[in-house]
Amino acid sequence: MLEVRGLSRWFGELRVLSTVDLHVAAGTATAVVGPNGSGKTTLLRCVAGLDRPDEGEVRLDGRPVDETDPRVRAAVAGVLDDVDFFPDLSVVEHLELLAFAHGAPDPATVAEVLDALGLTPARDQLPATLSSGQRRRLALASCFVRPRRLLLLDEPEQRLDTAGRTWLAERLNAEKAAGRAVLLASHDPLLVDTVADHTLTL
Ligand SMILES: Nc1ncnc2c1ncn2[C@@H]1O[C@H](COP(=O)(O)OP(=O)(O)OP(=O)(O)O)[C@@H](O)[C@H]1O
Repeated sequence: MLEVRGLSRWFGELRVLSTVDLHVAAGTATAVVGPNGSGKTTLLRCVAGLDRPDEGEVRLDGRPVDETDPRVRAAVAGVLDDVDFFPDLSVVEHLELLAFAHGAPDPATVAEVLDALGLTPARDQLPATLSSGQRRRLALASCFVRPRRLLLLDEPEQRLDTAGRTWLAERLNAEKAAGRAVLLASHDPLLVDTVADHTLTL
């Protein structure tokens, strides 16, 4: 499904990524691991089309990834940077808006995801009133209320408590079982062990 070939990225004199090759098939997960500053976020941003590699290519279903392509936007769900929320929309309104925007306005799915992420008690709160872990949960929830074939997650375990991390591992394995592909960057060896079929070390 996802193919990365010979991807390199420089920032000035600093070569962050050097001819990276990567393949993520449907129903599998690949974890990108490595120390702080090794290029994990840069790689995921290039895959998402948010940054351009200096060399190499990223293909989804055989076509070059272009973030503005509606097929790419429909297929790829992700949490990459710190997510900006609309200040005046509640938790449930965010998820309903996102589901609606992607043509999947199913209240049962929104309710199920809220419940699974423990956000039901906070469903009517505005983002500014959420804890950092709840904001992270809302960002993750955004991926699961919309259609998706590839999940791109940059350190999805960040700020999650133990129960949240357990949920995340189970959810990602369920995504794989449903035939979806997962590319995640992570510093959590347990999450990587539980979910990843392949590991790329930068
Ligand atoms: N826009 C940019 N301009 C200049 N340098 C950058 C830019 N983005 C990233 N870098 C540099 O590229 C390197 C890789 O950064 P990146 O964020 O990809 O690392 P990472 O592996 O995700 O790190 P972490 O584990 O800390 O999240 C770092 O040295 C960083 O300073």
